[in-house]
Amino acid sequence: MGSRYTDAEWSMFIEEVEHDLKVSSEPYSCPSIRSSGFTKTIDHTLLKLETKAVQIDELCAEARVNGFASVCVRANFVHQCAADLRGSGVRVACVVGFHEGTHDLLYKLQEAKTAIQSGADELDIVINYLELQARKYNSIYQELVALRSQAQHPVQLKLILETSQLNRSQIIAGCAMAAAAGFDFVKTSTGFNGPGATVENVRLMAACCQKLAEGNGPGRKRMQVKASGGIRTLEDAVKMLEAGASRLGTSGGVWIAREAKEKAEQGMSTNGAVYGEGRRPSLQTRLFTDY
Ligand SMILES: O=C[C@H](O)COP(=O)(O)O
Repeated sequence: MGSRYTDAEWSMFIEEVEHDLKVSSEPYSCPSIRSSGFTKTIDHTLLKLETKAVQIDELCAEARVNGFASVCVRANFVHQCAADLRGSGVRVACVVGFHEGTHDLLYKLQEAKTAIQSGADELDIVINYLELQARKYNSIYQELVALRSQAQHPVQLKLILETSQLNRSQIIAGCAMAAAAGFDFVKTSTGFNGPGATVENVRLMAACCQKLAEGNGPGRKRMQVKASGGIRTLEDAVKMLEAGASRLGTSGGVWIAREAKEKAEQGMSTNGAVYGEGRRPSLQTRLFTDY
């Protein structure tokens, strides 16, 4: 779908997606907490502005040891992460337009270019959700398409919708925009603006991804869902995976992996918390050193 489509035409397409959208309450199958596939769902995240280089080294070491999918950092740490993680199989994800999403296109393009040149494998890009609220669909689409051409495959693109700021229809519109522009994932939240991932929103996004892939509209590749923001426990993680997420963005990955390992060793169900020594980070905690 090109720029010849008006906002009104985009609206019609989005309404079609919303019409009869079936959101399943059945759990999706997800990797066993005993398997390496479980820790491979985690993007080990550290995005606080005051992050120090030594904390990034530790983040990367933890990602290697636990076999996480990626580390998710700001652009200034991508080069360091790429060096730390060379040969490990752990990918480097970089946020773009973080966390407001309202930066202009040239800024976002430059940030994306720098991140890729520094070694990023994945970009987590914040949508301009103010434009989404205002139904400026064509403007959003143009931005996403420009970013997709700047960051071509095999770089994976995730679109952060900031679901706490959106209603149901706006979340569906965000998924439709991402699919039309050829993104690989839709992601719930930055973790810095309102409540993070909810089961309800993850289910909705998973249903949208399925419907968009099956439909005749633009963007027929099946996108995946990344749940992020406020995921702190093994129980949170399993709930999000069962709701349809295949990737989890969390600054609590080490705790979640530890809890999974302990439960696997003790043969316990996922109900009933077993925590390791120390203090679990709170919902507000994004300080790596709080661990
Ligand atoms: O993208 C990931 C989020 O920023 C992580 O949020 P969190 O610090 O609440 O886990």
